[in-house]
Amino acid sequence: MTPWLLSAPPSPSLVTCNATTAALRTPPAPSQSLSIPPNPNSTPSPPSLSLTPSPNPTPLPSTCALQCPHFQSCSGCTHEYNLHRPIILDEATHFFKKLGVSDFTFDSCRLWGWRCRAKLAVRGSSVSPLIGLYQEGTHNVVDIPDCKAHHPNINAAVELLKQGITELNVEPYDEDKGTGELRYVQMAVTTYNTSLPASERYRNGKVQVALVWNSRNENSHSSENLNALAHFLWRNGGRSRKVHLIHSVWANFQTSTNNIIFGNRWRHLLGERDFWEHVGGIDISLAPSSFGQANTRAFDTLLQKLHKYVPLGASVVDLYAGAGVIGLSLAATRKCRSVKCVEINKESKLSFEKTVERLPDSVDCSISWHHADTSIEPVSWLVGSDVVVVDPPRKGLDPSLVDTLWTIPSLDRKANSPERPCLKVKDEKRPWILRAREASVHIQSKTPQEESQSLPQSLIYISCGWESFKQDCMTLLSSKAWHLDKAHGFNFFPGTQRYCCIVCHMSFHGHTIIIVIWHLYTLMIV
Ligand SMILES: C[S@@+](CC[C@H](N)C(=O)[O-])C[C@H]1O[C@@H](n2cnc3c(N)ncnc32)[C@H](O)[C@@H]1O
Repeated sequence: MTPWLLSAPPSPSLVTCNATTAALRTPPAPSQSLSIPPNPNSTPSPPSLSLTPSPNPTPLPSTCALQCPHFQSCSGCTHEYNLHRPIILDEATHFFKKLGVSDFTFDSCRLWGWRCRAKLAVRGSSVSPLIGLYQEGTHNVVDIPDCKAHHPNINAAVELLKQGITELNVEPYDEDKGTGELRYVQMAVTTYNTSLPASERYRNGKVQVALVWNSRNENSHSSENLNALAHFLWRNGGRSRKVHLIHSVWANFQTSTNNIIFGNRWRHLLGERDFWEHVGGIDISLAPSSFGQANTRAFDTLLQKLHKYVPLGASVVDLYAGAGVIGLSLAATRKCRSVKCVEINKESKLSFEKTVERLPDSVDCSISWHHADTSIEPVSWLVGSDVVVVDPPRKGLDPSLVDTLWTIPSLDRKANSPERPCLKVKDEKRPWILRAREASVHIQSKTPQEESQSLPQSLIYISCGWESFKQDCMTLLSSKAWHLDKAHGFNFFPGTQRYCCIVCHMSFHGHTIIIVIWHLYTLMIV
């Protein structure tokens, strides 16, 4: 598996791109490129682009250009112009229109400096280290010190890291020989600092640095160099410095010769152990080993939109939940009765627990996190919830989950027949299913809850893989039980082919009017 690495340094600029539908139909030619002067003192506001006609349309700037010196050589970005308008936007608009959604909206979000989480390869030599992404189709690392997609402080931390490598004679990894010390670095920015005015928090983000070290553990002979490098970063960018850049330093140990970036062993070395961010109305904790969204601001915008599609007091199951950010944000903002999160990566558990600890006292919800594979007996996760949220990896939903969602109408009919054969979750005997269903974390609500055997009435599908989403969506629609109701796109990865997160919402009223069940399901893409 080739590691997915991305990055590029931003000079934040204040740019707003608003367009009417008509303006969007006539994209400007690249030669009309608009120069966007960097304005380091401004806080970039998310450019927004609405596909619904605006009463006071602002003229569309000729183009929002990347202006990155690494564009040709780096594989991170594939588009140099019209960052506010990814090339699949037309296709998406057309796709949704054909399916009856004519009011598809698209939020172009922050166009530069949006990446708050980057995994970068470290190669070259201690005298001349290269920190960046692989060149397309190769394992040659392209140094990208001025990446325009990166939060500016990621670039600053990379610069500091290079100084440390050179000063301390740290050997970058040599893939062919399997030698060297530093293989990769993950940089994650937290913009959570309540001591600063909200408008200053983003640009003053602090960087959590995770050094992927080529040794089995911290007892190896090279760990002296690892500690020296960590202390270098902390001494020059840590809390006591005038410019506080580094949040913390972690080590991950990896000796495998495959392309997997991280090994299983993590060590906190310096700085704050806990990494907090604020999105979707809650404080969230993210360990370096846990999945975290790269575009913090776009994720927050998406969550605000998503909240509107979840009824107050609903029971929610969050599949492919990571550290449960979506589910917990709903628990707090939609006063959910219950929230069940299902995630295959056990490393996310700790972050989930910490986030739960910081939920407001007013949250009265039965909350659980399960270390389990969604694809095994998916129906057992769906039973008892009104809303199912799915946020799968780029490859889309597991086929077994698609099958189950496809057959929900018949399952629900059976659930309402006297035999109720499929949904007797309580009678399950198979140990592996029972084990998976056991919650790794469970917080009881203060108010006693009745156990429900209902099936989800709503599906919210968040997607970062357009091709797999289209396929899943068409399969679900082919069941004739689902109707596409709403779609919203978010520019999560400006400059790349990937552009959004998609959320789908289905409603189910099978008991009452089975005959019109086709029209009772609603698929929303937020
Ligand atoms: C796109 S991430 C979404 C994470 C989370 N919703 C968030 O916003 O932070 C997809 C997640 O699905 C998890 N995953 C992948 N396959 C899975 C499976 N079969 N069952 C459960 N989780 C899975 C991954 O570990 C990853 O955390």
